[in-house]
Amino acid sequence: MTIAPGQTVTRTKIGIRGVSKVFQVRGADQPFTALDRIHLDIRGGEFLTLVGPSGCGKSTLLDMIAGLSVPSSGEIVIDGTPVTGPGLDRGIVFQQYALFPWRTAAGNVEFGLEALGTRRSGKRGAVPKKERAEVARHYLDLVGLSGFEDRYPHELSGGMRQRVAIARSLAFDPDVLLMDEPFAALDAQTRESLQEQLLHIWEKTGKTVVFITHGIDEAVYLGQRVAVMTSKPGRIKEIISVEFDSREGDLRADARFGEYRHHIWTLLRDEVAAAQREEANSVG
Ligand SMILES: Nc1ncnc2c1ncn2[C@@H]1O[C@H](COP(=O)(O)OP(=O)(O)OP(=O)(O)O)[C@@H](O)[C@H]1O
Repeated sequence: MTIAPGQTVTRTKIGIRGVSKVFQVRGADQPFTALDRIHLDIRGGEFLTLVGPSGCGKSTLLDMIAGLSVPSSGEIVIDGTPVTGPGLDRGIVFQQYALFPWRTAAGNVEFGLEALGTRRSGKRGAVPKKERAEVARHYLDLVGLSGFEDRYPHELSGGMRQRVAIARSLAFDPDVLLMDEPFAALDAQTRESLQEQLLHIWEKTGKTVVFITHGIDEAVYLGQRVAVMTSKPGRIKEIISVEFDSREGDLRADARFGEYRHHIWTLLRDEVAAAQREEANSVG
């Protein structure tokens, strides 16, 4: 798979500037520093994957980019403007499908458009019914779900449900897609097929994607860069640029794929051990 030339844009889309997050923990004497002075510039059109031991603060960071929580210090900017809350410029996909069970696939994709309007139409306010249906059909088609518009979530497989969730987040036409382990609950085959599909969508739409995963293979396969985090407090340990001559064929069989995987595995090994020690101490 080749990366479209127009997609390698160097302008910063998301700027994370010295961001820390401190939580007041119930019953604890000291506040807990989850993230410590994170600096990270994510380029427009970039696909960045984020890996790190459990509890290192990946979701906390994503939540702050989404505007669902605020940094204790530092700043996050999008196109140079500080993030002060959620916005239609950012779509979020979580591990849980978070679909409305009483709505069809199309109904789920249309949901947000009913209340919020769309930038595609250049208008604010509710999007007319006909346009909503067209938008839903377009994005369900993009995720390979043509013909499933009228199915309810319980009539779809896990992979299909997650594709509906992706279509729903794309329907706003956000510049940025924030994905928190979106494929973690799926079986290996479905996961690989959705990874491939996501890369196609990314190539086609040129969105900036920030993708959290526990899977080193997934991080290397999807990411143009992989940011590896440390544990407690969460910091950026290293950023690895993943470069392949070509993305055609079985990338995972490429010798360089194995080298990237091994390098990231080595970086994570100490962090995971530290996180486990910490957890054992806090339990004991
Ligand atoms: N509201 C909160 N109050 C107190 N501590 C919190 C709160 N939210 C998160 N934390 C703590 O902050 C740390 C980071 O949590 P976060 O969920 O961001 O980690 P993560 O890297 O996404 O973990 P995982 O990979 O297991 O999903 C954890 O130690 C967590 O317990």
